[in-house]
Amino acid sequence: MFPYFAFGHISPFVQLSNKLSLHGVRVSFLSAPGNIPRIKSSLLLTPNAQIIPIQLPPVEGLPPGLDSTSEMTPHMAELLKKALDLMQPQIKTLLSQLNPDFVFIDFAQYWLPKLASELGIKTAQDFWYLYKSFDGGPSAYHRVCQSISGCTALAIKTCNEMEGPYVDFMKSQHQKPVLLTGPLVPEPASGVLEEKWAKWLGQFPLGSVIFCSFGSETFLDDNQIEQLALGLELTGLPFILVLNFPAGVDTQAELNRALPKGFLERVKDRGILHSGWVQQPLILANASVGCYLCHSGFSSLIEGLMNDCQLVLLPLKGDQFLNSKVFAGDMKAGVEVNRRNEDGYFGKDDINEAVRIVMMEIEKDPCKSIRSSHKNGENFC
Ligand SMILES: C[C@@H]1O[C@H](OP(=O)(O)OP(=O)(O)OC[C@H]2O[C@@H](n3ccc(=O)[nH]c3=O)[C@H](O)[C@@H]2O)[C@H](O)[C@H](O)[C@H]1O
Repeated sequence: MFPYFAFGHISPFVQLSNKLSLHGVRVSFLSAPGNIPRIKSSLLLTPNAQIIPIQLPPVEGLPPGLDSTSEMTPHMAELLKKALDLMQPQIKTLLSQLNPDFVFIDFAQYWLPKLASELGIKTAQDFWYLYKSFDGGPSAYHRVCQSISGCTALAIKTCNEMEGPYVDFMKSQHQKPVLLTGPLVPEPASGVLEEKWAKWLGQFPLGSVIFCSFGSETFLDDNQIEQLALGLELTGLPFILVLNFPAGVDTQAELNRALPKGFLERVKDRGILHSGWVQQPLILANASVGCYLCHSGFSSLIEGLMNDCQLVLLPLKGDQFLNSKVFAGDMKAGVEVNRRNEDGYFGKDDINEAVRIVMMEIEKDPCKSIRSSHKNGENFC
């Protein structure tokens, strides 16, 4: 397993590893040393699974010791792809020693299918999305296309019930086997929710709290933060709002500038603002949480679905737009926040309206039918 150095990428590879190693498949999981403690906390360390540290080669502008995009500025995160490309000799040696049947690769290792096939090893490509080119290096589009065309099979984190027609399209388009991993529903959250959250959530009725969070590396601009905050205020419901900023940015200064004047004071009895990592699976599993307003990261959507949290979707980049169309459009298991066609602008009323649709008037449509499709989605996951 060789995911990109970003936790949104690492975690589905961990979930797939867990399913495979429980079926007796031997798995070696490659990542940079700084990511290993968090991988260890979710990878089932059966005798079939091992974690192998790999070293990021030095690249000018990329401080040593930073091993995942969450610790990097956007510029450094681009340089990370250069470091990844410089890992080819290291990976070649490692693969010759491990001699696996299959390497599961991510969007960025466009050189790996060829390298692996020279060693007689097959490759499966996970994930795809498009980004601009940087410093004359290959763009993400080029990386994805080249690795798709070179690999033996495509492995996609979905199931036919969710995305059947799109899976058929991928098969016919690429003319190679498409392996469906299923949505990789995580095991029920283990561990205990920190007391400060449990206590705060415990004061609100069942299913009443909105958990509003944008995953590991999705950031809102000032205007989006302002309208989101005002929208949450308008709902009248209790909420946890998690807002993060790129590495190296002064979080407090950003919040002071972007949040509406007097907001925190007005909502102090029913709203919490937080920056930084939270125990998302445990928060979503808390009985007081009934609505999940999120960026449509795929794992987050599955976690919201499985925890009976109504989905309000505010996609902000890349695959999130497509994920949102599948969950709110095709599956009708949530609602996407209405946006202006020309520029994607949303206002406080759009936030309020989307929450109202899934949280109020639950005996009437569209709320009733969305909740029923949500249950249906839970069943086939
Ligand atoms: C593939 C890439 O993943 C990206 O985002 P992200 O990492 O947020 O993705 P999720 O699938 O939601 O995954 C996020 C995972 O991190 C967990 N988590 C997150 C934040 C936190 O504070 N605490 C947590 O436990 C969460 O529970 C989930 O399991 C983007 O969508 C991107 O567009 C996509 O290409």
